[in-house]
Amino acid sequence: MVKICCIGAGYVGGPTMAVIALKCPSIEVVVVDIWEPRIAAWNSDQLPIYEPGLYEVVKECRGRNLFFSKDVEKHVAEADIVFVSVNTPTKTQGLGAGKAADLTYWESAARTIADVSKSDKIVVEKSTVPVKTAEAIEKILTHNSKGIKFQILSNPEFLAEGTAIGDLFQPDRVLIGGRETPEGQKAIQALKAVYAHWVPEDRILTTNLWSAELSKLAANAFLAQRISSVNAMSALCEATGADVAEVSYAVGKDTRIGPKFLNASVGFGGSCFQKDILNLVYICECNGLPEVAEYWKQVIKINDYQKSRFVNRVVSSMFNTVSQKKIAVLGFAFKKDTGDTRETPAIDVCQGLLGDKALLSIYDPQVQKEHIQRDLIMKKFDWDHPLHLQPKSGSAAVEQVTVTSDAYEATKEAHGVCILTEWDEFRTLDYKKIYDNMQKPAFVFDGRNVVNADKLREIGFIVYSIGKPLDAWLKDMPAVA
Ligand SMILES: NC(=O)c1ccc[n+]([C@@H]2O[C@H](COP(=O)([O-])OP(=O)(O)OC[C@H]3O[C@@H](n4cnc5c(N)ncnc54)[C@H](O)[C@@H]3O)[C@@H](O)[C@H]2O)c1
Ligand SMILES: O=c1ccn([C@@H]2O[C@H](COP(=O)(O)OP(=O)(O)O[C@H]3O[C@H](CO)[C@@H](O)[C@H](O)[C@H]3O)[C@@H](O)[C@H]2O)c(=O)[nH]1
Repeated sequence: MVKICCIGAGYVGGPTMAVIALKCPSIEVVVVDIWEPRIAAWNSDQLPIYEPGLYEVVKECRGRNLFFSKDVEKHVAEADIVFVSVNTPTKTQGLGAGKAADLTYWESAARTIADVSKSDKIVVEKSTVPVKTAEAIEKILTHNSKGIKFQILSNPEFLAEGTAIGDLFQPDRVLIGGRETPEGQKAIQALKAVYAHWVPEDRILTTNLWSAELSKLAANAFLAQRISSVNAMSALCEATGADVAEVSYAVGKDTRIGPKFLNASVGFGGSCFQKDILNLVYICECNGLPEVAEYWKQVIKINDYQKSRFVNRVVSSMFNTVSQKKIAVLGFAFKKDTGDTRETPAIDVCQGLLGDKALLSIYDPQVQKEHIQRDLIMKKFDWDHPLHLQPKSGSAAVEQVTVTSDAYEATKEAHGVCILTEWDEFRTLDYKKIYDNMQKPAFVFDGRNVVNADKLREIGFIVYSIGKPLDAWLKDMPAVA
């Protein structure tokens, strides 16, 4: 029986391995992690991450050919194929701080593999890493290999949170990069055989190592670039009276452009886009390509602009101050159908409003109070370390913030409502009831374009929707950002 071990039981390691176990009953899959409570949660009915459909998959194969364990060394030693799916945060200190990928966790995983291996292994980069990481990993593995042979493959993951199970069941493509040697090609075929259990052969792409590593960074950069492009247009739409939804639709009808990923928003979030573009920027700079670096940096600058533009809209609409005003925040996760808040635009928006002394009342169906409080005081990039290794910020909870367990409580007596995540339930709230319980004039700032603005205006709200023609009220307000 082929044995797979995956180091890192996170948003990628957990779901990916669960699907491999489900689709390949003849393979034993063990997911290991140094963070013991996370492993305990994977072994319980309360999985450590919220992802639609995940529990059903785990339930079907856990204890059959899918196992979660904290015994990293034992399972790495026994495996034929070792996936590495650990954190690759942005460096906060030293060379490349604020841009380069911090490979501490990756290096530590590679050293463990080198130390405990007693048989030949295929080592698979599942984490998103800088181009040429495989070369460094090879050096670590072969330095002390006691004659054991390792083949490194790059097999980046393209799943998106909230749709991870569907993405894994029917991937647009699986990408496998390896050395162009006979041993490298053999390793590629071995990994291809795993995916071939359910992925059609023409969707399994094989490349050299560097193309696979770079393709992952490139794909995320292209996706984020589309969002920054449409968000840049949203500012122009507001200035001209165009409607960004109509513009996106018209643009996306061009088959060369396509309709997906053109939704204007308060900004993109998530653990990947910003981190991976910063990493790409750093690699360009290191390779003497400042113009290329500058080009990609602009995608992040527009994203930051979009978030601060939103905050400025809120403040300027409400008579240029939100000091001591209750503002309800609906949605804190970086997108719907996940409890993940890494790099969520809600953090920047909330911090911006707190900077103007607002009182925030936050509701998200999947994010707990402690989690929100922790995010609001955490330093930039500290979030991307295993929880038990995150630096302690030392600050107390933010006093001006309360977290509620439903949207009606959050909005009661509020002066304004900011919608920051596109949860389906926000489309069908009783906005008349909300309006009746709010201070007047009552504002809604829709950062995800989920509400029917016309209906809300009929109720009496003053509504701001990203990239849509402005209310007369908002037009008269001072300039934005
Ligand atoms: N989250 C996504 O949607 C997504 C999608 C594609 C790719 N990626 C990439 O995949 C990688 C992992 O992302 P994630 O979201 O799963 O991160 P995560 O923080 O959810 O999980 C990483 C896990 O690795 C564990 N870990 C760290 N060092 C370890 C070690 N030496 N031994 C054992 N366990 C160790 C941590 O404790 C943590 O549980 C990153 O490089 C990320 O960029 C993420
Ligand atoms: O039209 C759009 C689409 C998305 N977003 C926002 O963009 C962010 C990222 O969304 P999404 O890409 O759906 O989620 P992620 O889980 O971050 O997935 C991205 O990042 C992963 C990690 O690398 C990749 O594997 C995926 O392919 C890539 O889509 C979220 O804040 C979304 O709200 C928009 O604002 N407008």
